[in-house]
Amino acid sequence: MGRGRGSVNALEVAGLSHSFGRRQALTDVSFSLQPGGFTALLGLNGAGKTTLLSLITRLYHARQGTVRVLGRDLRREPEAALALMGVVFQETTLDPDLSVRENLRYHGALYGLGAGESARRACEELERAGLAGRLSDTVRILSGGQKRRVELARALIHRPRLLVLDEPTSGLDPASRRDLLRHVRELRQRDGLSVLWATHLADEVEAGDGLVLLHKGRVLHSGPAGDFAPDGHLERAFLAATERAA
Ligand SMILES: Nc1ncnc2c1ncn2[C@@H]1O[C@H](COP(=O)(O)OP(=O)(O)OP(=O)(O)O)[C@@H](O)[C@H]1O
Repeated sequence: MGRGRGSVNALEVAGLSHSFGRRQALTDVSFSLQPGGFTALLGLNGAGKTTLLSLITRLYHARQGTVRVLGRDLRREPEAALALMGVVFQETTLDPDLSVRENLRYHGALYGLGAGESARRACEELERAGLAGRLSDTVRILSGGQKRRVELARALIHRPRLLVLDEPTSGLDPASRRDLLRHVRELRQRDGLSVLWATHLADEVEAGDGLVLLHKGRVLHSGPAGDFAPDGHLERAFLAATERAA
């Protein structure tokens, strides 16, 4: 997952550390994502995934270490870096009392899109998410899986190059989980998006994916998932590595 020849990494994290008071949540985290790849950020509960994504998306300010999005330094050029990123948080951030259309339109406005352009892109993204007929529905009446798809559509409305998702399948049934994962993999392939997908579920990771394995705030492995588990048993290798490092 190093720098491809002649191309800028989609994401570069170097020497990132973070603590909450005396609790050290991340220690010297470094890895990079080549453009157009699907990378799983795999870690057990409490590994530090959300903390790491909060630093990458600038919810928290990194005091130690650097983050670059397609070459843009998050500290020096926050607006440019954030404009290149789409984010789906672990907890839903849709307004349940507004319609799907209104939720997407507000997000578009945040990124400086005009009402017409926002509406056009909202239709496009919802069509791709299989929710074309739900624009006028209040978010509250959607199922959990549909809400996730709306959040994904919203994250894409400003046409980011890097999509960051924090455990997006949590709370979904197996079929919705499979469909969401498939949808994101298709988006990556079709649009050349780079994807960072945080999860604690090894079965969401494929051999051809990039893998950043986080444990107790440290990176245990960064590279192709197939190299980490050459026999294909990723979950077994994941548990063994975390037990060794316990
Ligand atoms: N706001 C906070 N204040 C204090 N400690 C925190 C805070 N947020 C996270 N932590 C601690 O930092 C560590 C990493 O938590 P984090 O939520 O980043 O892990 P995670 O890998 O996302 O876990 P999960 O899979 O359960 O969501 C944990 O020990 C957690 O208790």
